[in-house]
Amino acid sequence: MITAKILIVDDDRDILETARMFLKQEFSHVQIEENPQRINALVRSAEYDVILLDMNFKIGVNDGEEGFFWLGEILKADPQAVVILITAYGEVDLAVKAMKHGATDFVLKPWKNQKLLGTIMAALQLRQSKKEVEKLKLTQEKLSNAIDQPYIDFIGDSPAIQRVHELIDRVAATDADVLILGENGTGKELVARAIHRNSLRKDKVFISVDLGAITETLFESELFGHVKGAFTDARQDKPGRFELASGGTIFLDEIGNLSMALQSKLLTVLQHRKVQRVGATQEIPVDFRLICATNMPLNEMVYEKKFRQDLLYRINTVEIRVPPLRERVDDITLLCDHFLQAYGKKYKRPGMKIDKAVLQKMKKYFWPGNIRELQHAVERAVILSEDRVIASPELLISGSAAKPKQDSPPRTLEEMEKIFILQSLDDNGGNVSQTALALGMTRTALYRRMKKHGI
Ligand SMILES: Nc1ncnc2c1ncn2[C@@H]1O[C@H](COP(=O)(O)OP(=O)(O)OP(=O)(O)O)[C@@H](O)[C@H]1O
Repeated sequence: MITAKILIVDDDRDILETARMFLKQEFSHVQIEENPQRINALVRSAEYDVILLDMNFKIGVNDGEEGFFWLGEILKADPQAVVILITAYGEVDLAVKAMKHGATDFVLKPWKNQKLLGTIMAALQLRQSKKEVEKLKLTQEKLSNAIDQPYIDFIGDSPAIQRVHELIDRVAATDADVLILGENGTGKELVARAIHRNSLRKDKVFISVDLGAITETLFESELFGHVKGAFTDARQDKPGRFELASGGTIFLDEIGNLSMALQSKLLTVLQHRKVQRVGATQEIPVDFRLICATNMPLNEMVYEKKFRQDLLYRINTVEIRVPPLRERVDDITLLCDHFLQAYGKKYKRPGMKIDKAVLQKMKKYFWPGNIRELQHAVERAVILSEDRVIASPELLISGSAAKPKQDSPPRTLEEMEKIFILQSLDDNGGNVSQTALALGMTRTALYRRMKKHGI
């Protein structure tokens, strides 16, 4: 029995019943329809692999106009649809014309069963390749996104970052699941990409998923895919991120933000390495290397029953902690040089430097937004500095800029919020958990605001 969904539309009940009886022995789903007016509703709610369509529905009419019309409607709803026309002997010219309009093939009435089967099998193969092409296109899109990300060197040679490099080298050669821990902007995604680039899967796709940005309702369809008609917006079959990542690496960022319900769903996939698209009945095996990252204290969350212990055990075969910038101030000079060069090129201001005294101040600052904050600071300074040597610390360090001079009070609520957050971080020595507590918000909410303000 072949798994395929076949739809036959013809106004002749006898033809429909005979076709169904025969095809049901070969295919898992065979649906018949006498009324062509129902075609639109049918093709919008389900995905048929092959549609057999009569050319003429009104008795005595044989110009094929109706067939052309419905063929057009089907292709409008699903441009990948595979339609076989059912025609009478005198209508072969019409059928050939219809093939120019997008029909795949035609069968002559009355047909021989084996001939009909052969035509459907060939059409099914075409359908399969069309789907493959569609999937490849999606993967290609994701690949291009990944490739579009400029290759970024992981800058730093402090002892703390050297340890991270060693771990990357050691873990990359294996297929072990990796959990990357670290504050916002410390370079967790960069570490994940470095592991992938040095792994056996390096020629395959790297799919990055920001779990914090996917809503609860879209989670399953985004990650596991869906079949056409599974919900209102599901216009066609779509593979999820796990399927797309097959053969390569999937990077699940912000894993600490998942609700308990979604954690269970994720765990099932990680345990069985199979996904079931939303609305589908079959499971699809997927082969991926898993890398997760979070800025949340997962062990504490397990203790508070906010994160499943079994999920933590599943994802943390190897843990890599990326240290915050304030624990590797030795890297600041290298990072500054790197960003000065990159932004000097971008904004056509080559040869820019940072004054030594300012650099010293930067090393004492607590960098709550870590490298991302440093990167934005250098970019801003390259744009705003009037001199080639950047000598005003406030161009680079939000901490001192946070203490506004009397003559430049904040002008907008946004500015106020940023200053308030920076001051509070300053008061709490850069500790995000304590700052969140002091400001009466969750760590996640604070991180979101810090990201918004480029802190
Ligand atoms: N060692 C590094 N060398 C060069 N650039 C870096 C380094 N670490 C981080 N960056 C840059 O800092 C920015 C933030 O890095 P990344 O997105 O990897 O951090 P993250 O820890 O994943 O952040 P988040 O937790 O907010 O998702 C990126 O633009 C990245 O290129």
